[in-house]
Amino acid sequence: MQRGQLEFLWSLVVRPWPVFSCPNPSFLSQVQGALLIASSYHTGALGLVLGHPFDTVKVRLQTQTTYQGIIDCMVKTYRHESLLGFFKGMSFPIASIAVVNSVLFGVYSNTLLALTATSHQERWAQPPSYTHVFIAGCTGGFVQAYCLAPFDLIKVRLQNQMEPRARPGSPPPRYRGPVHCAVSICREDGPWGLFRGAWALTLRDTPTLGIYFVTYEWLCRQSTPDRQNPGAATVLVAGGFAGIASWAVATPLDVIKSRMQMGGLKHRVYRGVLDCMVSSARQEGLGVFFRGLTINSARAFPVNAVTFLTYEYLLSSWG
Ligand SMILES: C[N+](C)(C)CCCC[C@H](N)C(=O)O
Repeated sequence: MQRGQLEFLWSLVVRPWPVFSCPNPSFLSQVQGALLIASSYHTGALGLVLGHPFDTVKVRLQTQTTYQGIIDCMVKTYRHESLLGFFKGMSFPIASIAVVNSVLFGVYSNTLLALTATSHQERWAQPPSYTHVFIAGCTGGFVQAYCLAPFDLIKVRLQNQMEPRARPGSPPPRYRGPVHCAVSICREDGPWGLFRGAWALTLRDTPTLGIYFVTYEWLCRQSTPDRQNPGAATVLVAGGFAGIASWAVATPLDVIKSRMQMGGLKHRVYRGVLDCMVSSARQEGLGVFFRGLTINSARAFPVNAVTFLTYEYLLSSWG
């Protein structure tokens, strides 16, 4: 496959003109590329399905004060809503993961390319500086936050609906599904309502995705002989720890983000990120900023190990 193909496909949604920067894009390699993207999508989607029950418990712990801890939340959710309760709000994240990840990795690789003028194939032989990796990661994080915001808002709103599956006679939940949720938010708050909590999400993701890529690069370089490509095991472990490191730092703002997204629905409306931080800490103590830390870290390892393995696999296939 030709050089530049990866940037082309991964940044499909980022640069509308990549076809011009792609040297000799043959039809066959486009098809192979599409297959690779599809397989990476399925791996990512599988990770999401397996991780979603934990994500639901996390969101509930972060936004509600009725649970004593992880186990208590799990037991109550299971008793009241059965296993299906854990899978609420899962369809939009699955539908959007391909776009969100291509934006993140596409902007990251293009920014790194612009900063260092080193192609992907030469990346391990001529490693970029950590400052460049950090800047590129922050840029990727900033842009993807805005793509993620509406999907994430709908996910959080649906995860917080406590009603069991519709039973005859029981009151229907406020949102009947993701599309109904999106339409209701638009109707009630206008289209900008879909970006509720987006600023907190941006603050969460911009620096922490810089940390994400720096941790990954650093761990790979530590465990690989100078200027060589890291092996699959290294990529898995470095990707997993990069996920844990960035989620650990991201958790306090993750709590604030989830609370701002729930603003207006039985929850109080916050005047802004700072107001949410101060009033949450005042009412519940500083521990509030660490709610979901265990779940975030446990989920982060497998999800991000697979993400980076797919990314590197795609890079080498295009070489
Ligand atoms: C920046 N922050 C820590 C929030 C996320 C970093 C990893 C993102 C990945 N899609 C995942 O779901 O784990």
